Amino acid sequence: MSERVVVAGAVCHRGRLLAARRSAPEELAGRWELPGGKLEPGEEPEDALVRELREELGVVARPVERIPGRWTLKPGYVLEVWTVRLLSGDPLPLEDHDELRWLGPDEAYTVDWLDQDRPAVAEVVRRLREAAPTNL
Ligand SMILES: Nc1nc2c([nH]c(=O)n2[C@H]2C[C@H](O)[C@@H](COP(=O)(O)OP(=O)(O)OP(=O)(O)O)O2)c(=O)[nH]1
Repeated sequence: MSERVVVAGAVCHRGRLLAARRSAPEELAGRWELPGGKLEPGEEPEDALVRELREELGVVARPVERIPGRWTLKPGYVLEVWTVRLLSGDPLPLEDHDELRWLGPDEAYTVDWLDQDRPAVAEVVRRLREAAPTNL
C-alpha cells in the first residue's frame, strides 16, 4: 500500500506562527496542529496546501520552503510540512478548527501540539528566533 501524504503549512507572519485547534475527530479534537490536509490523487503537495488553506482558513497563501523530514501519522499516512507566506486574507477557523492563535517563539509551546507536529514546529520556531531582530 502506498503512503498517503498529509501536507501542512507553517504559516508565518510578522514573526509569529499560526496554530490551529482541531475540532474533529474526537481523539484529536482540542489538540493543536499546522493547518493542512490530505493530497488528492494526482495533486502536487504545494497545490494541495494552497487548496487546504483556502478551504480551512479562507486565505490565499504561498508555500515557500519544505521543512526537511516526514513524519508518520496513523499507519499509511505521512506528514510533510512547508513554511507558508500569507498573500491575502485573515485566517479564520472555517473548517476543521475551532480556534486559531498566532504564537511568537516564546509562546510556541503554550498549546498542546499534536505529537507528530512537534519536530517541524521546533524547526520553525528556531527559524523565527533567528530571524527576530532581538531575542529579548
Ligand atoms: N492537517 C493536519 N493533519 C495532521 C497534522 N498532524 C497530524 O497528525 N495530522 C493528522 C490528522 C488527520 O488524521 C490527518 C489529516 O486529516 P485532515 O482531516 O486534516 O485531512 P483533510 O482536510 O484532507 O480531510 P478529509 O479528507 O479527512 O476530509 O493527519 C497536521 O499538522 N495537520
